[in-house]
Amino acid sequence: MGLSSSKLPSFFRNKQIKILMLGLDGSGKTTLLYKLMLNEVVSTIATLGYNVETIQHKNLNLTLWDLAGEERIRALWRPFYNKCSALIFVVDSSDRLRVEEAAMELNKLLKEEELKGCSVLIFATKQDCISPMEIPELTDLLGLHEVKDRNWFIQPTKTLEGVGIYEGLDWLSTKLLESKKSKSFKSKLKSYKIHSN
Ligand SMILES: Nc1nc2c(ncn2[C@@H]2O[C@H](COP(=O)(O)OP(=O)(O)OP(=O)(O)O)[C@@H](O)[C@H]2O)c(=O)[nH]1
Ligand SMILES: [Mg+2]
Repeated sequence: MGLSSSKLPSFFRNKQIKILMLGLDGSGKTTLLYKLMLNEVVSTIATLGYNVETIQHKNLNLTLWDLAGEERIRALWRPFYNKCSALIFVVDSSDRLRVEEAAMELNKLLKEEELKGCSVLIFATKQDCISPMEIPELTDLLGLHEVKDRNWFIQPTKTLEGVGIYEGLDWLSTKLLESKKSKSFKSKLKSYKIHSN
């Protein structure tokens, strides 16, 4: 189903696309990263710094930066925002007590100048747990209906079983391709205008 690499715009071949994976501690970022990378459920401990891995999806080289979510470490996220093309925000669907905190963090990220224009994929993990929050409820609680300045998509996942992960990545890859094609078109148009003046 994927695009063959010869059909990709030239600047996409071999290009590393930086994607940040953010969310509260324990939401499931590292589990998701290694499920994608190795197709295995690894046993995790709380991340202290970050993990970074590159995967290929739809012929795109996606470099995934999984940053530690613990509260005192969240202040250190900002230096990673530079040249970020998209965000993956991970929220634990089984944790009603912390969904407000997750919404606050997501809201802060959406106000960051360096992240303006980044599409946001929200992975609602732990859908296999007992009575998880469903997607319409999570969409409300995270305030997603108010997000009008970028593309966003919320994808339910059962990471341990590998359910939902690739559907989310498919959406993100499509948005990355659309945004790069439109940037390339705008820059070609600009250079055409300069040369024709
Ligand atoms: N049942 C269930 N457990 C999950 C799922 N995803 C992750 N977990 C578990 O949640 C726990 C925390 O996962 P991590 O991936 O370490 O969380 P994290 O977001 O990287 O946490 P920090 O590194 O502290 O920021 C682990 O015990 C995982 O096995 C899921 O979809 N379902
Ligand atoms: Mg982690």
